[in-house]
Amino acid sequence: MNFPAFGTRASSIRGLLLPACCTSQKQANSHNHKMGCGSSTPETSNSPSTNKEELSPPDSEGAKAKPATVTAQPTAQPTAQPPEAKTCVDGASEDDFYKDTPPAAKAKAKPPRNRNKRSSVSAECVDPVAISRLAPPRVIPKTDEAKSQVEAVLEKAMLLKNLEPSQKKSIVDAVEEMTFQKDAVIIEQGEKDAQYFYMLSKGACQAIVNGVQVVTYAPGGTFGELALMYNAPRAATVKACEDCVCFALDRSTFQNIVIASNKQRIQDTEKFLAEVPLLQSLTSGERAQLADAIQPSYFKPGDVIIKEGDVGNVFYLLEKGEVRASHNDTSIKTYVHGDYFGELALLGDGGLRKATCIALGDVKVGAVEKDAFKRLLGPMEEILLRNAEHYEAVVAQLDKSQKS
Ligand SMILES: Nc1ncnc2c1ncn2[C@@H]1O[C@@H]2COP(=O)(O)O[C@H]2[C@H]1O
Repeated sequence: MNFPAFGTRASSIRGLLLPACCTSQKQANSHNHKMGCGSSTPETSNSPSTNKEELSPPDSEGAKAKPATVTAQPTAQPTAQPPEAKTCVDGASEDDFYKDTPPAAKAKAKPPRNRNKRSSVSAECVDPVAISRLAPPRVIPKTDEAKSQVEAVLEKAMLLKNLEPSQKKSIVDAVEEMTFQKDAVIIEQGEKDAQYFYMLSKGACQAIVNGVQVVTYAPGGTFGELALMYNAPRAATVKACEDCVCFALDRSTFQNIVIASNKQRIQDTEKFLAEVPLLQSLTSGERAQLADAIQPSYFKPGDVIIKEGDVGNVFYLLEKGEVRASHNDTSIKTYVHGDYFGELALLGDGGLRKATCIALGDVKVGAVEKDAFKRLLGPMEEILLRNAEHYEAVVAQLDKSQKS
């Protein structure tokens, strides 16, 4: 099986790989789920090997199942708001998520290093520029209520929620509602020529790889991105556990909007990182890796980004706006574009936040999780510690003057 690579360079897909709401293999195990929506068997370990034989579509239960009837409805039916999406299980990593992915897809989908850590993902994916833009944007007429339903799902979907409003509007226009009955096979592992990316609006589905259930999706969950990103066969079977309603996004809109926007995000982030004084010593390759690991995060005036005393797991680079750090309600410092904060808890053993950081206006930060911070900014530790000493001296001075 070939995974054609269209990208000119390994481009980031980290943001594309984790669904907004999923239960991981870990949770599936702990819940003792069974194959086939509702039955239960202990799951066996299904570690992929690099054997080429295994690259062909597997002979799984999911793959054998007949596709169920799919009713595509051009206009969404008025229904109640979808229930809250479950978030990804704590501690579940991309390694967990793609544990049972066929090796070829997995090789494309994540790097072989740091197997026990949640790591950023680099792979060559479809180049949206190479995709025909001649086709007019797809518009499937919808009622206002149907549009609101799609918007509600978009807000929950990790992969889509950071898109620009105009891009979200194009998605709302382009999606079509599809209903699937319980046990219907929405996606079949090994299937070629994938046409849709799916957002689950109602019901529940599960992904099955080589006969092993790997993920359960709740409303807000998304699936079907891999085949569209890599022009590859479907890497898993996705089956409805109950009657489901999905919003299906066609291949070319997905590729033009979602992949293009992700690429753009990475380029913008790399440009920003090049302006950060702390990172001047990084090579462009190291900056690209960091850009890959950064997630944009937005805050409104007055939002508490970091709270003193909390356990800290995220490091922030300030891209837009200003942030005030305070200790015991006394202001210590104002951060501006290119500054960083949140490093102390990640450097120390205790891991507790030593100050509160509040957004002074509309703020955009690049958030780097602890693992990626250690991995990618480890070499900066000396500089960070040096700066931290100065910072701690200010805090100590403040404590002293507050006591006296
Ligand atoms: N462990 C997994 N390996 C591969 N795909 C998975 C896995 N878990 C969930 N999926 C989803 O199942 C989808 C099947 O179609 P795709 O390969 O296009 O994209 C896949 C992912 O969205």
